[in-house]
Amino acid sequence: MYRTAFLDIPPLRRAGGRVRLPGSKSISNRVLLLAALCDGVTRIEDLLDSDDTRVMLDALAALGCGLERLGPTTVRVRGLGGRLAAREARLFLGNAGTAMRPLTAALTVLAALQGGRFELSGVPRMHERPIGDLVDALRQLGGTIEELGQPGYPPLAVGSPQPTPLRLDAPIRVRGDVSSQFLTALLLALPLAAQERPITIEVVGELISKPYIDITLRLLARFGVQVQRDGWARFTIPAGARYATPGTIHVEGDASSASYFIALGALAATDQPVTIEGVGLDSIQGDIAFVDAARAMGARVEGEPNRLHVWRGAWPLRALDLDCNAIPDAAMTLAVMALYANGPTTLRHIGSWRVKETDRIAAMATELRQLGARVEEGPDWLRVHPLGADGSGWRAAALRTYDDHRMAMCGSLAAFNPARLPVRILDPQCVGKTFPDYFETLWSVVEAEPADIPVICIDGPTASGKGTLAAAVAARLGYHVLDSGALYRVVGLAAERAGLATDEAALADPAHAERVGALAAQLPVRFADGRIWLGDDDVTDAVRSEAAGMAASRVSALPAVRAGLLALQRGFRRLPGLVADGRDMGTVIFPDAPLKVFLTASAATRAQRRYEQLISRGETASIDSLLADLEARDARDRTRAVAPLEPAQDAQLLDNSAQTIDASVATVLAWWQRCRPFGDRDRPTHAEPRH
Ligand SMILES: Nc1ncnc2c1ncn2[C@@H]1O[C@H](COP(=O)(O)OP(=O)(O)O)[C@@H](O)[C@H]1O
Ligand SMILES: Nc1ccn([C@H]2C[C@H](O)[C@@H](COP(=O)(O)OP(=O)(O)O)O2)c(=O)n1
Repeated sequence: MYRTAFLDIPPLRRAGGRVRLPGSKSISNRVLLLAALCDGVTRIEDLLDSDDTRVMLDALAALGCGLERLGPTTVRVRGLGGRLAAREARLFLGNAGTAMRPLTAALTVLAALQGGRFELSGVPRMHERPIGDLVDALRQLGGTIEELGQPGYPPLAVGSPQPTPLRLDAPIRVRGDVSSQFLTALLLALPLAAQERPITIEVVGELISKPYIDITLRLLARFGVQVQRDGWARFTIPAGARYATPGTIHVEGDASSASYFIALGALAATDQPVTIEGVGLDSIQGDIAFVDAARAMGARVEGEPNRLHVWRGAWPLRALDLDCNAIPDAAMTLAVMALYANGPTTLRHIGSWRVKETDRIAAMATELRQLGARVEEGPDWLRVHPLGADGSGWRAAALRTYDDHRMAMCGSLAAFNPARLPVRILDPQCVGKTFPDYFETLWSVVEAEPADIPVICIDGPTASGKGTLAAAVAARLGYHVLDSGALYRVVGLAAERAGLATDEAALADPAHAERVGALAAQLPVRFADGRIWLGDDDVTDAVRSEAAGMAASRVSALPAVRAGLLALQRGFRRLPGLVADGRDMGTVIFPDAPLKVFLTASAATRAQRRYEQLISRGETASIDSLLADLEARDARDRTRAVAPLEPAQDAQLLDNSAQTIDASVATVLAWWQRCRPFGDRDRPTHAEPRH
């Protein structure tokens, strides 16, 4: 997951390949609660591992439920069997509506039956998301609920130490036209109170997002409770209802998350399809109906059980006028696809967007306008006018995400713009709510022109701080790192291990030099988790010695070695970008890099830094000999015939002799910001720290 302040997505060209979706958020949190309420042990497979499921798991643990993680996406839950194990708890539920609403209902009912008091709170946005209709329904029922902040909003305290009677004889009325989660919450909670008599729930107003209620009913059935449904207005839980574990339950891939990859296929899979594993056309999730909408816009979609294949069909996409009531979450993806359509697209009946993670109608309109689009909005609709298929009208934008995962994922789809502009996603870690590895998954199925993938080159003499600066800049941008010096060090080591001497006299023999060059061209080197591997050997420490540095400097003067490592180095230019450090990154390897830094410091400063570095590693060193070695290495690197150490003509010079590491990083990031086309709209919008 990217925890950077922003993530720049280079312009993308093609899509194709296979993705596996994380588990559905809606199913995961319902199944977790059902498993916690029922009798017996439930093994849940393919559970979503994200912010929203983590808060649910933490809450269930605080309630005394037995949880055992069997793997990142497998958990074993020992249910409470309808009996409260803890009579008091404070539950922090982040911004997870799928945890807040059902837990409020379940704990109100259990506390009324058995006695207990629970506080439920979340992030500030959670405290702006209405829950009053559910509170009203639970109060009708006789539940005790105190609003600790604003009336009608979390935080809430539910229950009281002593049991209180529930009124179950009259139908319980709940509004269904703001959020279907209120009804879901009652449907999940009331079987706990239906031992003796049936309980009826009546929906007031037209029920929205019906497919989500369908998921709830299907999952209730898996846990042994068959609810009778009379249209979408009346639901009856039969007398004697009792939750029972299904043993093992598997969570489907998230159909809402599938929408981004379906869109990707529709936008850019012209050759091989985008294949999505984890949901198929038989999915129980309502958002699978997004496939119909995508087809109507022109996508070619073929489905199998548990799998979808998507290609580009009509192009440009066809404009739509669609009632999106049944696919509120996935419909956001249509709003971005609309930028690539042949006319204005209108999404209707999306009033629920206003009470989601953010006001999604306002947010979507604002951000699509940033991209250059004309957007009209109403209380429950949005109209998006397309941008030019010839690239006209598109703007490079820094998109705000409002702590809303879907805004970030939708925004990424703008990177297919024909104007070949990059897109900046602010606060990309908000995808952690449902799809922590969204961007990594995106990279695995898209391609950019190599020239569009940014590279920042940091060249300079030994111990000037290149590696330190490169790593820090890359961490701030979410970019890959190429430590090219390490490759020359590995060549030196590999040569010696292969019995090829690396002293100057030996390397002066052209046949010998060719052999070292051939070895460089076939180098089985790998960088993984901060370690360097030569074949199956971890050589991280071996290549860091001063002797290995000297050997690297000697072999690096050989043209055959430099040629042998060229393709390997260029191969590091991968999405979303690269920071490369060495001697010739800007002059030879990436001459088209948009930012080149030539980093220097006085020889004395560098010798002192190297000395401190060695001493801190517990090695012995003398400043005088380090200074002599360093000057000899500089001289050789500067004077060699091929790719000598020198600043590229367009390099920015940075002497950090008197600069701290942080100051060097800030300087380079400021230079980078100036090379980027985004302006300064780069502050994340949520002020409070994330949990
Ligand atoms: N601007 C700086 N100020 C002080 N020390 C620095 C600075 N940059 C790097 N260093 C220190 O100098 C040492 C050498 O840095 P390193 O990044 O390994 O250099 P290089 O990759 O150029 O050989 C490290 O111990 C690092 O912490
Ligand atoms: N792009 C590069 C990187 C390193 N080299 C050579 C020259 C250097 O003396 C050695 C070792 O490089 P490295 O960056 O690891 O050395 P320092 O950490 O700066 O001491 O490799 C090169 O020729 N071209």
